[in-house]
Amino acid sequence: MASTEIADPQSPLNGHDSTDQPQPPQDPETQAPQDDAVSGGKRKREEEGGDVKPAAGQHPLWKTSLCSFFRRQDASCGHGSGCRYAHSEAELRPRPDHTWDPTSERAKKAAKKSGEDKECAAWDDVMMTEALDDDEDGDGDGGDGFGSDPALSKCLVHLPRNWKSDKLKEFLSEQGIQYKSAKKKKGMVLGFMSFESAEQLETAVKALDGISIGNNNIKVADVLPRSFERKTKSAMGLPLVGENAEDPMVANGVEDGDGTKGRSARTVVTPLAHMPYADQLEHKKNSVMQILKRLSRSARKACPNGIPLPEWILKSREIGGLPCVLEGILASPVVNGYRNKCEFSVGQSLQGKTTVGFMLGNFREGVTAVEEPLDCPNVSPISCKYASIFQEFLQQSSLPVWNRFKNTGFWRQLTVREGRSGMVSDAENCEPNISEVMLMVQVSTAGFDDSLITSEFERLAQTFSAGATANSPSLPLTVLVIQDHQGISNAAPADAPLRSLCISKAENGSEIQATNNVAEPEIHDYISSLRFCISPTAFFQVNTLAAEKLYSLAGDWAELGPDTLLFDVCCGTGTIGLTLAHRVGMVVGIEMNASAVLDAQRNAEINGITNCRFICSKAEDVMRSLLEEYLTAPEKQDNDAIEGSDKAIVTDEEKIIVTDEEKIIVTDEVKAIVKEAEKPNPEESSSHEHENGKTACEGLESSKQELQKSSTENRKSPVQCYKNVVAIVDPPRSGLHPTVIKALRTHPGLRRLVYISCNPESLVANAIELCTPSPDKIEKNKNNRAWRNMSSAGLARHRAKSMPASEPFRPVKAMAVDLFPHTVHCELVMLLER
Ligand SMILES: C[S@@+](CC[C@H](N)C(=O)[O-])C[C@H]1O[C@@H](n2cnc3c(N)ncnc32)[C@H](O)[C@@H]1O
Repeated sequence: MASTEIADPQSPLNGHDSTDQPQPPQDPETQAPQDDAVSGGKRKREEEGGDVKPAAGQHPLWKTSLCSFFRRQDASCGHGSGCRYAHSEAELRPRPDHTWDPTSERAKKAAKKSGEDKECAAWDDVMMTEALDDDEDGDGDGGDGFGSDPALSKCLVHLPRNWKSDKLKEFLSEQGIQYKSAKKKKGMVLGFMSFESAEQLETAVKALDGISIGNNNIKVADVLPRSFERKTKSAMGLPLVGENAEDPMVANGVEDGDGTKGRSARTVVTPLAHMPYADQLEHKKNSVMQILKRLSRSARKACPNGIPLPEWILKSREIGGLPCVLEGILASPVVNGYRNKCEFSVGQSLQGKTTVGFMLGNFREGVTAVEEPLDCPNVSPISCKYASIFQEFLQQSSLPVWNRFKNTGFWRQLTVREGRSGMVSDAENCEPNISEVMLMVQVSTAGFDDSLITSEFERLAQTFSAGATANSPSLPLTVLVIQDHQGISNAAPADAPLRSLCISKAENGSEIQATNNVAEPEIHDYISSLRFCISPTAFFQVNTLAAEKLYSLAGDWAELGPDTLLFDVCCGTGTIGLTLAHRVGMVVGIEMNASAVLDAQRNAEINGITNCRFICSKAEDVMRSLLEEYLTAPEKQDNDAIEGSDKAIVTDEEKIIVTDEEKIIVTDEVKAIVKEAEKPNPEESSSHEHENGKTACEGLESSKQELQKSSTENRKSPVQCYKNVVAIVDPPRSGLHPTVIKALRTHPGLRRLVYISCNPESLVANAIELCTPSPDKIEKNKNNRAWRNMSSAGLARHRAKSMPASEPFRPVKAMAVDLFPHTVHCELVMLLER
């Protein structure tokens, strides 16, 4: 039989707890009732609060949760009809607060409904500032696609995503609707219509508003003319600028001219900016707490039948349901203008003006409006200034800005990255310390005339240069890079072609950092007194000073020493490993972005650090073999290795392993780069070659040489074994790949793991797999389509069932670190041991 906890289905803390459905971070005031199911206080509230009264003598939550024993196909509930949990949907009762067990069909239906309602509400804020493809379906209405009178245009919301214009037209004909034009883009839930007359429009609105298509009710929204701006300007006698000034429409649920119904770049990008910083920290700590509680609940559920619950789960009730102590939240040393990197979108403002800034929402939800970043407190003044210099440039440019509907256009995005020349003394007054700036402009060159591109790039470089000089004091400007990207979204792959443009001297000859030949497109920053090179696409934490705190916390928790081998998993430019290198015997960094790996290697060199090895690969491809390489050493080596890195003995066997390193280090992405560098590219060498520029090929060639050099160097260093092996993992938002989790979990030599996460949800999901006891009988992973709709925690519980027999980790402590003041985001660090 299982532990007492499992054997007692009446306990609210046993396998019956059905509350691990994904929930957004919640304000403690508005927590779902289950969050506090572990606390007596909450139960008391429930007993007092609701009007769903249990019969006399019955448990206050009688049949308000589904019985997990009953639900499991491989188990039956021994309590029969006397079980306090419901054995079917029909038996289920609402909770005292009128909610349903979140795992029940009723709750799922209610959640779907409320999601739809919320979406409906959001449609009042439709902020389309880009015209739909003019005539993509060849219906000949061409031009603006809507007709010239905005009063005769409407927007249909909640259409099936897979519909295109022809399907919309078919539907309208079926309904007997007369119209002038109808447009629909696949993937969006929005369609556009225009009408010949007011009567036609009125009849259509009456017929269409509220009509059902599938499960959705169609909503008819207003279309706001983009000519708002045009009219205003012409009334004021101002010139119209930019190609998009001629665009006819902006669909908008807002009736007044520039009303945004409270939505602004500030509220979208920095939604906590209205709170004092101390309150923001409290809010984030509480959110993290709620997410962490899900780890205890999920791991309890995932614990296999017949296996005792681990101590940390049993003890969680003593600490309010947390899986371990949450030690608090570390504040950011700098609260305003802290971002060293800003990515600015290019698009149309609500007034139809070409704007560089932040989108007010999501394209798929019908928002394409872009607003200037001036009011966002996380953006630095320097970044704001460059955004506005670029904005002015675009308003005069003869090349078009990117149109998200048409997927056409040239100018797409501006990234501003800032670097410093030394450690910061005054955290709140960072600007004087910014000594380097990298500007990366994303464009889509396909189909544009090369000579026009060249002349626009020249003008761009001059504009930035002149703008920087015109500022007082002049703005730093170190590197200007062009990234060429053809994809639909602005998220370019790491290997999208890059070229550096020379920054010409300003006409008045004043000294800004003009460079005639850009050797390497990189800037520099400092963390823990080390200098870091940062190349255009390499990841670098956006809040340098707070990152320093984060890394030093991770180092302290990792309990490092000279006999420690530190795996820095997802190492980026090597920041964690390099700042901790002096405290360990050796660092092995793993990173898939080739230029970040090159940066890491260079960063080791410029800081005189010799005990680091960086591997360019996806962690999932090398984690297991690296653990084996470093933890499964010839017996005789053990004693020497633990005494320090300089005592290594190189055996023949090791030499073989070391030679294999070359295979490891040159993995897919690097091969792709090398292949790319070797490929003759006539376009690059002829037409796209800028007279002052450096082509992508040149950059790739030097990358190739550097990687070859590093492979040779790596071959020289012997593989050693370390008794104390620690991993610090810092994965992207999606968390660690399941193969990496399996490798870390199943290698018994790894006793300590520090998990740094920018997304506490994925930390929880990964920790479920790392910390849940292995089942006696491993379930084979079925390719179950239902998994697609599962929460990350649900998926992790399923995966845990197929985890090979291995000792689980246990959460020891956690700490939130605020790297992103004014936003809802927060880093979470958790120490796992076994
Ligand atoms: C959150 S960043 C952390 C970088 C670094 N630790 C730092 O603090 O600067 C995540 C890094 O993981 C890398 N990455 C993403 N997926 C990866 C994978 N499957 N294998 C290895 N690295 C990966 C990204 O390129 C990025 O550099």
